[in-house]
Amino acid sequence: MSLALSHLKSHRDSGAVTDMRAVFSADPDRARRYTVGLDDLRMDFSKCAVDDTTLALLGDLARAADVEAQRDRMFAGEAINLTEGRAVLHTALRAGADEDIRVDGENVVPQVHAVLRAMGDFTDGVRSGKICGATGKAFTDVVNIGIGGSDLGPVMATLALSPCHDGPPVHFVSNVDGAHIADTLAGLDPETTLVIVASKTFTTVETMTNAATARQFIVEKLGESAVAHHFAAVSTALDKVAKFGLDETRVFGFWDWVGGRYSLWSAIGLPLMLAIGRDDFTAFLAGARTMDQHFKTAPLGENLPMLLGVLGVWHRLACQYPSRAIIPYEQRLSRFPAYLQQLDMESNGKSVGIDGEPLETASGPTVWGEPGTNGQHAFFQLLHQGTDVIPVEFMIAANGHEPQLRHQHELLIANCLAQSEALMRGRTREEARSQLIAGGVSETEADRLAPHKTFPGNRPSITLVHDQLTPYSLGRLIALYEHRVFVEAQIFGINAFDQWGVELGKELATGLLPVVKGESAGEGHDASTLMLAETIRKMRE
Ligand SMILES: O=P(O)(O)OC[C@H]1O[C@H](O)[C@H](O)[C@@H](O)[C@@H]1O
Repeated sequence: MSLALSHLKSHRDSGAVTDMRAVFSADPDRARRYTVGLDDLRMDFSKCAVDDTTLALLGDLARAADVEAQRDRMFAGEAINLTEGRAVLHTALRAGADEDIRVDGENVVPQVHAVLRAMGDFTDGVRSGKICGATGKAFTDVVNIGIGGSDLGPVMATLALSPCHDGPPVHFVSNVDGAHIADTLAGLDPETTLVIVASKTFTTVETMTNAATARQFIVEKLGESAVAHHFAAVSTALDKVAKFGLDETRVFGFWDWVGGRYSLWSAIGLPLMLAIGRDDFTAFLAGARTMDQHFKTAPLGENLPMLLGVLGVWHRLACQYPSRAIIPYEQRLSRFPAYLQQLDMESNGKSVGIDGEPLETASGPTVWGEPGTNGQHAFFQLLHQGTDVIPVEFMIAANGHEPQLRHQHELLIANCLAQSEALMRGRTREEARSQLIAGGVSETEADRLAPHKTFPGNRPSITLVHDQLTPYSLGRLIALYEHRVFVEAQIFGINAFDQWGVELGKELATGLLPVVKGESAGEGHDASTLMLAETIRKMRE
């Protein structure tokens, strides 16, 4: 364990804040001092059990992990993804056209903007009806077929920005479960359906299988020649796409220096662009670019991703909390927690350090969540009174998109603020008892019930507030979380940009398919797996 981390741990064990109510009373300026901002975005972390010493020690930890230098290496296009020998340049996808970012000596920004222009032209064509189906009818629906990074980002952002939709409805199919594509295609007409096959590698079995099903859907009604009209593809593996038989104007590339879970800004964002239009997509990129600039230049104590990262590390390494909850008070961000699960857990769910040695400390926490207020009526019981402490990250916009429902938005805001206050304040047993007595309950009954109505409090949360959910603010929010994951990874000492942990299951599934089909006895597989396969096979006879 590094010296900086052991200092942080001893501070947690002996010197850190334990009574949040007391620190708020002692320092009337606490909320202001522990809030940082960027444009209209505010991050209030004053309800975390930290003080100036904690922040100084977290700064030491970040410096000891060389986070700022690593950040600069990432932005400069160095091959910091060491296990795959690749640069990590999702930031180049939202760079201004005049920037110069080099990979192996070549400026990648012109290629990025060329693809953005091609996407924009295609989007304009589809939305205007100039680009149409094989029978000359305009597209009324878009189906994006992809999974993981080729699905979660576009799904999340398309839903988040529904007030900006002025293009055709976009549907998303990811699961290899035939139910997903069957239900999606059920209401659609092949003549007016555009299918995007999105896969970085163009080998992912779910996507290739669903693409074949969609192809059949088109070909059955319109014939083989319709494929070129009704399909587009997004990939880094242009050679593999070529086999699909598409016109090159329908193929949008990206590059191996874009990780799947960081690819929403690339051509993987095509379904989003089709839904919201190229201008709003440009604003979305601009929001991320603003966060990039901030992350690159703001001093550590004012830098949102740095602070969000070190607070995450504080909760994980010093406080040893196993998970964190992401609770957007914004129904349209309902897929944001799922998106962050891939971004965060696929990046930082590692137990081997960058040097190949087992980690001595924990790495990324479990990330989960649901929108508020829904979560309040489900799992918040555990957040308030459960035996585990789970830090919460709340998100709320000052303004909704339904001015006619002002009161509902005010209720939403009040609930968001109330939950973080309740987690922090708690309710002592004495307060619970007095309230019961004031409500007319006998003293004996109050004594019996008070423990159940007591809240421990001192449960940490961070609240992110912004003006409104727009393409710009969504881009900024996502980039904040991308960089936070980066900061944490540097301190954990891991490579955030590979994902070898998803491979073994894929390999075994390939081997088990013939067993499921009854074509192989499945030598080498364990008895439990074989028995399950056999049981299922019999049920299918
Ligand atoms: O875009 P694709 O190559 O089809 O990959 C889709 C997903 O598959 C893999 O399992 C990876 O774990 C993800 O990082 C990736 O986003």
